[in-house]
Amino acid sequence: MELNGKIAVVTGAALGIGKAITEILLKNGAKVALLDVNETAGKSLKEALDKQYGQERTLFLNCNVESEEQIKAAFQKTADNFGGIDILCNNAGILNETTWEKTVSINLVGVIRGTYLALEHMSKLSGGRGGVIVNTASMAGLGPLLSCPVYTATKHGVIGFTRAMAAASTASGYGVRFNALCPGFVQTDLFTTIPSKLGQFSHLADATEKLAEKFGILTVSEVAESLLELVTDETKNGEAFLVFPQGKKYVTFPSFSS
Ligand SMILES: NC(=O)C1=CN([C@@H]2O[C@H](COP(=O)(O)OP(=O)(O)OC[C@H]3O[C@@H](n4cnc5c(N)ncnc54)[C@H](O)[C@@H]3O)[C@@H](O)[C@H]2O)C=CC1
Ligand SMILES: CCCCCC(=O)CC\C=C/C=C/C=C/[C@@H](O)[C@@H](O)CCCC(=O)O
Repeated sequence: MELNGKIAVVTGAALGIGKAITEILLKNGAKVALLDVNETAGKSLKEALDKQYGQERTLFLNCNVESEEQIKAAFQKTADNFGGIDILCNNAGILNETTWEKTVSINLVGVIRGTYLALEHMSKLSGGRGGVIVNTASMAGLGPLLSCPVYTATKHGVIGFTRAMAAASTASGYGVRFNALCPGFVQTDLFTTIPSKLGQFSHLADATEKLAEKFGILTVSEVAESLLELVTDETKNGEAFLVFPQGKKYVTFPSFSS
């Protein structure tokens, strides 16, 4: 997919991986709606991006992915302002094993909610142009992270949802591709605040720290480069793309077809 002039929505766009995704999409010619609950960071990022790309290329919209109403309004504003939606990056996520219901609500329910509402604009069956949806999962969506079982569950859920939606889209003719981005540890606020977020599993923080030392830590730019690959390569649908410091690969799952 050629990105020039395409319209993208990124959730959790104000900081971390979402910010890097926003920047790489802009660099490659897309217009981007930045959705985030952090209004201060979001507005300050938009100001910086306006200087580099011009104020017509971005929109900042205060939007909590836990709210159906807010997502609906943000997508409508994006479509009205830019003329449709071609790309959705469901990226917003948290790690908190104490307020674990909120972790499920943002990381998994938020992705499902965002996807269904975006399809109303993107699916060829409802007058859209088709496009691509990339969900930020995690390496913890492919294998268990012992210090955060609920976070692990949400990321496994995101990968399962993405793969099923890809198959549903092909079978139904939505014209929308679905892929999951699965990074290892990444240098962001979410990663650096881990010890205080593990709740009843805080005694396992050291084990996770050792794992991060063993695997290494990615930069947000490395993750954004991989996102770009998933967005632009039109052959990719239903993929889980594992990205870690030693390299990246498309994950092979067991096949149950005879
Ligand atoms: N940092 C890491 O090691 C890894 C992170 N991930 C995933 O990447 C995604 C982004 O994480 P990071 O950039 O690391 O986190 P971060 O904490 O640096 O940034 C997250 C952004 O999402 C926003 N956000 C949080 N809750 C929101 C909500 N309810 N609605 C809208 N926006 C919301 C925050 O305000 C923030 O701007 C998450 O889904 C995370 O699970 C995946 C693998 C590794
Ligand atoms: C608690 C930190 C979460 C940070 C946010 C993430 O999403 C990072 C996820 C990164 C890596 C996950 C790795 C999971 C690996 C396990 O399934 C297993 O392969 C580990 C094997 C143990 C070992 O090799 O020592």
